[in-house]
Amino acid sequence: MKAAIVGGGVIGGGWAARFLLNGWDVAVFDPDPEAQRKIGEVLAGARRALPALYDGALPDEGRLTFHADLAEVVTGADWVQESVPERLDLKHRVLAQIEAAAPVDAIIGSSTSGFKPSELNAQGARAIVAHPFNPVYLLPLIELVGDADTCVRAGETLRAIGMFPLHIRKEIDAHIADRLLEAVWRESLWLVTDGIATTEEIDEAIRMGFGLRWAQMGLFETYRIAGGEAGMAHFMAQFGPCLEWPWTKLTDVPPFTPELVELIAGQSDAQSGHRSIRELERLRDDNLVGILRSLKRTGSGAGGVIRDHEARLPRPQAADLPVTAEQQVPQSWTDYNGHMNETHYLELASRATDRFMALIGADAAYVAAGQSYFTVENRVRYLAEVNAGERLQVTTQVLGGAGKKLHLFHTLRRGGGEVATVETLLLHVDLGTRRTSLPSEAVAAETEAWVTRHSGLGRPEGASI
Ligand SMILES: NC(=O)C1=CN([C@@H]2O[C@H](COP(=O)(O)OP(=O)(O)OC[C@H]3O[C@@H](n4cnc5c(N)ncnc54)[C@H](O)[C@@H]3O)[C@@H](O)[C@H]2O)C=CC1
Ligand SMILES: C[N+](C)(C)CC(=O)CC(=O)[O-]
Repeated sequence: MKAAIVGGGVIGGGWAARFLLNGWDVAVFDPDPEAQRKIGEVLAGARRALPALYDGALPDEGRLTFHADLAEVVTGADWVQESVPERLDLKHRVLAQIEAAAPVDAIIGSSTSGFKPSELNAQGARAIVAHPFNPVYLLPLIELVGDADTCVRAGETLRAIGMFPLHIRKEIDAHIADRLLEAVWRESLWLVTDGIATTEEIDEAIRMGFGLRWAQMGLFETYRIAGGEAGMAHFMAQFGPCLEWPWTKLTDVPPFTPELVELIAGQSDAQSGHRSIRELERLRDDNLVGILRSLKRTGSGAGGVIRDHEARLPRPQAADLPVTAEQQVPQSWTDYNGHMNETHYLELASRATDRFMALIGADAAYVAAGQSYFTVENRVRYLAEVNAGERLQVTTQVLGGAGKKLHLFHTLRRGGGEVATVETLLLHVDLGTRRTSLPSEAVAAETEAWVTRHSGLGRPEGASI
């Protein structure tokens, strides 16, 4: 699959990374001579963060190319994403050029933060709004507005690259999310203009409180809980009158003067100027990965999207020596020595054990029915350093499986070379009594089949349990 990125700034770069890391070839057109370097920086951030969301490997990266000719970029593209600056005349010009050279069935998306499809297409283009959120490679939301059939097709593609398409019922200036963001921004500008709060105090008011709630429940679900056992109707009755009080009085925009810009920029420098933009981006991304991984555990909010995408990633296939886990090493797995920390060798082996259990039928349903294996011993041999971004693969050899015992030998490899082995001894357990027990006949038979299959392989070097 090929994505054409027209305009490779903050947002176009994020789109390029999202497609590329999900296996698409990406061709970029941007007249800025610095575009290649800037996209390189965005890509470095994406490679550091996106794989860290998943317990499994993303597809192999696609091919990234840069071109001086827009027509060359969009030719043969399945998806064309326009991300040029937010000026309608420029968007009209660029969309016309795209239209002239793109395949007729290519999806043409515009990243516009606020223009409606009827405005974008006023001169005959056929674009839909596909409005992303920064950083595009991590945040799943895309607001889709425009031709219904195209939006449905676009939504399928977006889901396949781990995103969440929100279909907007009616076109409206600034779609849904930016209307909300503008309201918060407008009120915040007033608070600074009126000398009531600094930029830092406003950020504290968000990040210490309601910002934490919004990521998992949004606005209405949060307020439903705030109504106590009586729920939303009670909440409305209690706080509805505030809408008439001065709480909500400010709806116009503070005068956007050079003084206001200077005031805000100065406070922002005092608040965050000690860190570079790249440092702030890395901090933001590491925090987002942590939040998204927690949400993945419960399936709340964007965590459900990550979970669904992970379930669709290609699964290691059973073979004589089955591949039981694959992972690109995220930056967050590295430590102060600059390499993958010891705990994560075991984390990967633990995932390989889970996968092997599933292969013999001791899967989630088996566990839910009250039977499982508990690990009683692990022996890790660290054979090589591993760096962020490298791709690891785990294969598993069965050394024994008689009675209650399951004896596995995991080998972690980078390319062809071994980086670690983890030998694991497990005992079968009845989860009701919490005591060891014999596995079901089906699991015992599957285990026996693997033992037989691996019996000719001999004992691997380093096995010692
Ligand atoms: N920055 C943000 O937070 C978000 C921006 N957007 C939207 O994304 C679009 C792009 O915004 P940013 O990436 O922030 O802007 P940007 O200024 O970072 O990037 C725009 C890029 O377009 C390139 N460009 C200019 N003329 C061009 C042309 N004729 N053909 C191809 N490329 C051209 C520029 O060289 C630049 O690299 C806008 O419509 C904006 O509203 C959407 C979501 C968030
Ligand atoms: C400020 N903005 C209007 C460009 C913001 C967006 O469009 C979405 C975002 O990433 O916040």
